[in-house]
Amino acid sequence: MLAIDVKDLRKQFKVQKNREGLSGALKDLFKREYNEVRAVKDISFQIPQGEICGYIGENGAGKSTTIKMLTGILVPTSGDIRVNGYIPYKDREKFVGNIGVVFGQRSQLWWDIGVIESFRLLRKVYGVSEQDFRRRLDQLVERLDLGDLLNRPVRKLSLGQRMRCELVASLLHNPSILFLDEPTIGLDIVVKTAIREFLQELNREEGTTILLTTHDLQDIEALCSRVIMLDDGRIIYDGGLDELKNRWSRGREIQFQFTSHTPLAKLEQLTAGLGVTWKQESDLNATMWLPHTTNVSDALSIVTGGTAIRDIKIIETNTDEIVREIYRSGSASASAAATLLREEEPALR
Ligand SMILES: Nc1ncnc2c1ncn2[C@@H]1O[C@H](COP(=O)(O)OP(=O)(O)OP(=O)(O)O)[C@@H](O)[C@H]1O
Repeated sequence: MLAIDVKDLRKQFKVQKNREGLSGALKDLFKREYNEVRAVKDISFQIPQGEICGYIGENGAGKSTTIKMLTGILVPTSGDIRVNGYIPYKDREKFVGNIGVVFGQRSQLWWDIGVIESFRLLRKVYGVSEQDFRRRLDQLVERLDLGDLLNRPVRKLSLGQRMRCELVASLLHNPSILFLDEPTIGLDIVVKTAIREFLQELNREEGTTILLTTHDLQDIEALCSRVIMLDDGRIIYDGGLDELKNRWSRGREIQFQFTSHTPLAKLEQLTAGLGVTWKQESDLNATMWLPHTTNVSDALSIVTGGTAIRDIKIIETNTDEIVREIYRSGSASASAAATLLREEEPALR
């Protein structure tokens, strides 16, 4: 069964217009005017059970609005949503027992009481038996290393400690789908890594489906085999992360340091026919750019066979750069990728 099934989903907000000046404010009092903001524009996607899917896009792209509709907080303007077979905003009671939600910027824990008291309240909200609660809590506390935090009030926890508690809170009732909205925002690399490892383990061992929004693409690299990319309320890419990288990355750069002056003409002659381009940085340094179609080891063996080399460094385009370029162009289609390549190639020569 599909964990999430979304078809032609749309969300429009009505935003009040503010007219200028005192007379405008007076007019606003008597006759309000509204603008329509279309945050999510007829999107469709399906997520099978057990998948970890990244949901990414620039600020204002429509990610949180989608998550809010998927979790039943917002009612869609039009379109269909099924989460675990339920319509989130209609079947609230049955539905919430099977999902967990973490909003990185908001807490589901009570600020002034001990963490364990919040967990006990959530046990009652979700109707979890005392026995199941104890078993699950012990397991989660051990995995997320919460031991001595349980009796502290939430307001006295660091952000990293609170986020680990939020995860426990969202998983106490053993949901099959977990929605995470910016779960690693503001955390240091040690806590980020611990949370990523925990989520991987949860997915592997319990088959939990995870939909994750984040601005940290390392979360995506560490966790997601699939990524859905939004731009201005529309899906501009839905597929594998590797495919996205292959389609968009400019190829690889190899930086060479030679032991003696090696002229550009010699390098170009050596590698003629390989489709590579060269840029001379100094007498001893040059950079070779290889398209994906050229085998790295072929190119390397030709250059190392014909020159005297002191050092070599291979540089891949990183995901942040790739995604930034896609956001910039507003499209992840192959033709946009080709245009971008044509624009950027000369700079590498
Ligand atoms: N309650 C609301 N009323 C009016 N407009 C809204 C409301 N919520 C969101 N919007 C608008 O809808 C658009 C999408 O917002 P949304 O919060 O879903 O984006 P996002 O991708 O989650 O952004 P971010 O990464 O900044 O959290 C934005 O233009 C936003 O201003």
